[in-house]
Amino acid sequence: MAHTVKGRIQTVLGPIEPQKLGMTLTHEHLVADFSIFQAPPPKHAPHMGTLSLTMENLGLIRQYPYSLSANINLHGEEEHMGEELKFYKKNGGCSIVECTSLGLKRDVGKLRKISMESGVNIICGTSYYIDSTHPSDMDTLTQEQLVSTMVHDITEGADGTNVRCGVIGEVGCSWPLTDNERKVLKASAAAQIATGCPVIIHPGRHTDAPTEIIRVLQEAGGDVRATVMSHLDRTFFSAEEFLEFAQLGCFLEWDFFGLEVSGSPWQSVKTDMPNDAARINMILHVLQEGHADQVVISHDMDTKHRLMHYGGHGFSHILLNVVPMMLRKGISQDDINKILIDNPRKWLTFN
Ligand SMILES: CC(=O)N[C@H](C(=O)O)C(C)C
Repeated sequence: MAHTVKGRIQTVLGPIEPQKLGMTLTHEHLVADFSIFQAPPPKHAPHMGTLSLTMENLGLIRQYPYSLSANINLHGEEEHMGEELKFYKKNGGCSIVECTSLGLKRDVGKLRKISMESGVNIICGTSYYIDSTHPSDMDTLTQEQLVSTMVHDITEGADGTNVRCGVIGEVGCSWPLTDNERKVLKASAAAQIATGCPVIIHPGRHTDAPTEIIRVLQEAGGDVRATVMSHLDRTFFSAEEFLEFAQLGCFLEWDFFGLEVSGSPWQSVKTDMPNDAARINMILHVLQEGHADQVVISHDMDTKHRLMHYGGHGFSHILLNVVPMMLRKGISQDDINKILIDNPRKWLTFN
């Protein structure tokens, strides 16, 4: 029978009706390897790369999370992820979009197991991450071949399984955009047209990157209103940048909630990472300017140290700590419901 999930949302356990989605984190990782982001250690801790994830090292790791090799590969953490998701569900969480795409050692079979054991809906991703993780033959792969791979992941199953992907992404973009990343973006738009599957983007680290990406997607026929632009909390730094971009009509994602260390290996002195309060202040401003239907939020959990097992904030941080702060800062429960329930549901429903 022809695969059809139009009007529904595709989880790793099969399609669900949109009203079953519930509270949703739109950008997370459960099973992924971010070793490509290994950063040099600080001068005062030259040997931290081989340290263990222990309490006495946690302060150093929180400041330099990508300098510890044991911290940036989530494979092997499935048991702790299951515990996290059961706690997330206990706190009202229902669904998670797992944005591990090709190049980050995706394993959708493990995601299916975690979903079955935790009772949390998991939506997994296809397409390709940033250029430095592309397969060695990417130069010679045609756009049609890339589309075929994505469509197969969505309609038949990924990684040799019958687990079907429910998002195209995260689609990796560098700055400047490479030729192969542009090819992947165009293929992602074509796969979206062919399947009705939603898209999520990882933009390059430049304030001009998100707008350029949206233009490439639009020119390729992509549906901008079914597209999430991730990582805006480390890409835009003024209300004007957020509001100008919001005019394009895609979803805006603040997805580093829980990361409250202002520096990172990739920030320049003019682009400090915001803390959660600053994220909420900017969201409040964007809501007040009429964009409540475009905001989604998440943690982008990509290192072990942020898991509760290792003393981190865990996947329930938004529900337990961020939502109360949003209410205290004047964001209405209706708008919080839009951010956590309605907008993810609209985005994830296949057209
Ligand atoms: C926190 C951060 O900057 N993360 C990187 C990014 O490019 O957004 C990457 C490790 C996801």
